[in-house]
Amino acid sequence: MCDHFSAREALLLLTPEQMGRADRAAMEAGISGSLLMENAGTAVAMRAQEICPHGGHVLVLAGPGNNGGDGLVAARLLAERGYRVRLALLGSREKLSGDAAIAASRWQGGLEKLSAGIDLSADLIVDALFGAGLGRPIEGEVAALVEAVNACQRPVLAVDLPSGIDGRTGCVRGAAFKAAKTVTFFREKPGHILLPGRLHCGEIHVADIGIPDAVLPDLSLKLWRNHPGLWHDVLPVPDVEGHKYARGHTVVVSGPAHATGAARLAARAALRAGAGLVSMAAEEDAIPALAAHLTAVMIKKVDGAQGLAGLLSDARLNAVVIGPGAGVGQATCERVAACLQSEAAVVLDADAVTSFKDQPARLFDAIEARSAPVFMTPHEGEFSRLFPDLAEHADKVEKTRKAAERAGAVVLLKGADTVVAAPDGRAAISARDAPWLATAGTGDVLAGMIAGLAAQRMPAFDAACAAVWMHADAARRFGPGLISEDLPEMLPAVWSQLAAERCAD
Ligand SMILES: NC(=O)C1=CN([C@@H]2O[C@H](COP(=O)(O)OP(=O)(O)OC[C@H]3O[C@@H](n4cnc5c(N)ncnc54)[C@H](O)[C@@H]3O)[C@@H](O)[C@H]2O)[C@@H](O)CC1
Ligand SMILES: Nc1ncnc2c1ncn2[C@@H]1O[C@H](COP(=O)(O)OP(=O)(O)O)[C@@H](O)[C@H]1O
Ligand SMILES: [K+]
Repeated sequence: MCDHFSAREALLLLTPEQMGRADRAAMEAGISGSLLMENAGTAVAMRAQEICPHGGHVLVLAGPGNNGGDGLVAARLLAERGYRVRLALLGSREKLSGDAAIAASRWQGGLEKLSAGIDLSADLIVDALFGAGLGRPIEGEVAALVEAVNACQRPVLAVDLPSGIDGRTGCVRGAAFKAAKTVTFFREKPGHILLPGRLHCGEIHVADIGIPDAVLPDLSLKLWRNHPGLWHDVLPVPDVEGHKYARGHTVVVSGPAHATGAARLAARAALRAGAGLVSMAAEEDAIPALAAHLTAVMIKKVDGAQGLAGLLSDARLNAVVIGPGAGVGQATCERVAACLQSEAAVVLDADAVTSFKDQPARLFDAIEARSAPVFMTPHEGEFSRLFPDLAEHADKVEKTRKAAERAGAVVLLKGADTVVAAPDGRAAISARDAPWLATAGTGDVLAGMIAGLAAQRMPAFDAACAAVWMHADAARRFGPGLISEDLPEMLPAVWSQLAAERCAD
């Protein structure tokens, strides 16, 4: 998907079940299933022609359902256009039904029986075995074929989803093709973006097969690909006449003297994210270390949780980060409670999450009692401490949503496919590869960025999504060799590009 802004609606993700409802709604609106399949197969053939030289040898692997039907249409069109097409079918032609049977009746070529030992010598292999209808793990002969195809080094074009990838969760069920390209229809599915599914799809193309956008409202969709199109219209833009106080004041709660670095990373990130002022709340013993390093960030001396509560009673301090370097234990719980008593937006990161391992209800009750937003930024380990019953859930979107609803907070379940979920069920999945982020301290930077955006009064869900995207964009701009300190320094370039695209939009 390209990086320019696209409409919010274009970023919606449909589960296979929702896609089935969209198909049915389109058919009720008078668009026949056969036409949808013809359009799907046409889109597949077009992509095949991009990969395979004219007249080349294409092997189509067709399954017993409509995914196979799409493959049959593509096979026919490619043969008509001069390609040498072989078609291998799983199951018998007689068992095909509905639109797939119609597609088979139009196929004039031969049919091979699909088996693990089939001849794979082709310029392109089209995977039309299973798509939305994958109902169980791929096993036996078919699994052996998938492994053989993956080992044979020929390009694979997947129809809708690489067979074996669960369209809802992105999980591999048994075995899954590794595709060079995937053509999907109408909208992307979560399984294209969540890991490991994303790694099996290759380049993703979304084809318009004639399903009208008018079917979308009835589906009550609340899941998007995380992309600027989702939040660019609520990104904070400094006023020509504005002053620093109008851009909000972020407070970062420092760890003790030996652990101040994480909070400094968050503070620097909050400044670069655009907060007008950033202060570090620190106990006396941490101040020398902080003072030796901080310039634009102010230091406010606080004494324990009570001192922190006193500082935060000033309503101008409207966003606070606690957790980076905080230490796990009761003292952190007390300080978190002080933060939650304030009217500021609160970002709970790292130790602030882990400290409530044995008393999550205490945390959730304190969140329920306030109206300002709360963000939680756990990685999988921290998530499992606070939400042990959800940790093993195979569906990353669903488990993040459940956690957000339970906690009453915007939850960011971090990783290479970070999911952001709001208590009202909205969720977004990050799809930007940024492997350089896997280095110490990048999470602290993210927490600071969220607080910097929240201080500027960006709506909570949008602020979290924007921070995740900008964080990955910063990492991609820097590339190899990135350390967490580099991330805030890349943010001016990220902002400039966002501003330029906003003008061009
Ligand atoms: N419904 C529609 O109108 C449209 C559907 N389209 C295509 O239809 C696909 C969905 O079609 P279906 O719902 O028929 O489902 P699929 O064709 O994805 O798969 C269902 C078939 O595969 C079998 N199957 C499932 N998992 C299996 C496994 N692990 N091992 C062996 N057999 C297995 C099922 O018994 C069933 O026969 C989409 O992915 C898309 O490619 C497109 O043609 C666009 C329009
Ligand atoms: N392989 C990866 N690809 C993309 N992002 C990653 C990857 N690994 C980690 N990240 C991101 O880097 C950050 C790491 O945060 P965290 O685990 O809290 O680290 P730390 O505690 O060292 O700051 C998160 O935003 C996470 O999503
Ligand atoms: K497929």
